[in-house]
Amino acid sequence: MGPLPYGLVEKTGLPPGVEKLKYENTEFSAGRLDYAPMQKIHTTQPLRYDERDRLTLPLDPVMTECYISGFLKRKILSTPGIGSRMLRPSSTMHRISESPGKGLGMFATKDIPAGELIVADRPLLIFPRNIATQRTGAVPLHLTMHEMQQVILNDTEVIYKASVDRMEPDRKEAFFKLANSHTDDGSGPIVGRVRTNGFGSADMMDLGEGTAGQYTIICDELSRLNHSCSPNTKHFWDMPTFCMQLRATRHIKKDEELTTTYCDLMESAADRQATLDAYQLKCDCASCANPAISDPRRRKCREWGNQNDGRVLADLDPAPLNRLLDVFKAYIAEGLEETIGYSQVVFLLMNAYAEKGDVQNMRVYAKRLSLWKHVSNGDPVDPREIETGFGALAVAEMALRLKGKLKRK
Ligand SMILES: C[S@@+](CC[C@H](N)C(=O)[O-])C[C@H]1O[C@@H](n2cnc3c(N)ncnc32)[C@H](O)[C@@H]1O
Repeated sequence: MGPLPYGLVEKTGLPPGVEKLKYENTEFSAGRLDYAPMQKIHTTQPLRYDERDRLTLPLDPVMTECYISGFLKRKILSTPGIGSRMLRPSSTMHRISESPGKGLGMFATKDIPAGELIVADRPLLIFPRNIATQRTGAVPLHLTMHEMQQVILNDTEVIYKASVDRMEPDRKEAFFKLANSHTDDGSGPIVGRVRTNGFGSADMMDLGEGTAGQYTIICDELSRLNHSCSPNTKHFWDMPTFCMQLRATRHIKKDEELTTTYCDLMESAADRQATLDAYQLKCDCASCANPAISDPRRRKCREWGNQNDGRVLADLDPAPLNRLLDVFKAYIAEGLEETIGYSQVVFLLMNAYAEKGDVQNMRVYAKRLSLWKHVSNGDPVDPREIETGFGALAVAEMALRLKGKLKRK
């Protein structure tokens, strides 16, 4: 079908002869779980049940309206601790206010240390990223690709609306206040907002379904995060609390804008801008303003990333310290602390220093690695991991012993 249209599209609406989708949502008991794996249902989450399958009152009375598969509903409700209390930051870390030329944005209200929780947001809505047409046999065969896309946009609006109609009034109002950068391409008011504001997550996925199995998560506050090619935050989906958590990837100063990325950070400035066109935004970050300096640095990071693509940390080949430091500097200069490639360079630097017997520097990178892990999955930073360099301390002690600088115990 190709990517959905964006920008000014001349012919929108349903093509001549195609009627509006007739769609009826049948309501079932909320406790029902016996759906076929790929049957899609409108459901309110996360609702917890006791051992006798009776609904227990939610700890946080904030709910997400979802249109998801039977498979995903079962996955959600079988997650240990589902419906756990939502995390709160230690104090208010952000405000939402005007960001010149970008609409609203999120800003730090105080200095935020790297790793700190900024906000945990229970989503307004969760929807499949792509909705297959529900008109079995009813779409005229003569439709062009563009007309077929318009049918899909219209049908998706009808199906998403069935979930939006179930929202609590304050949640619905919050949703319709979100930005919409898809006003002229045939997207309806709901689809446009979903396309503008949705986040993906590897945990919200129908297994074995490829891209057709992806979902998009629409939050309230996190939707105000503007894009930067050097983002200072990272978000991840925490299933037990059913929230998107946002943490700082580096130290953030009071009043600095909080940013995320809408594109592949490893690409060149021109390729990133091609992706950002769909959001109707022209990026003016420092890297986009200076591609002659930034592109070669990102290429260095990308080549490093490609070489290690898909490999777990323990399987990485060691590299000379000078090369590692050179690549590390490129990651820092480009503000790419959220990427997997950054964690790999940091891991190898920690080990390289251990091999030299340089425990102090080993711990510097062990701290960076544990922060990266914390920001990526919320697990607390264990001081022993930093102390022992995730096990690299033994190598460092051996190196020092060989150098005669450490006495055998
Ligand atoms: C998810 S919303 C972000 C919040 C939005 N600014 C608001 O007012 O609600 C995405 C939209 O914000 C705007 N935007 C985000 N990042 C931007 C940037 N770096 N420069 C200009 N506009 C940006 C674009 O209009 C984009 O479609």
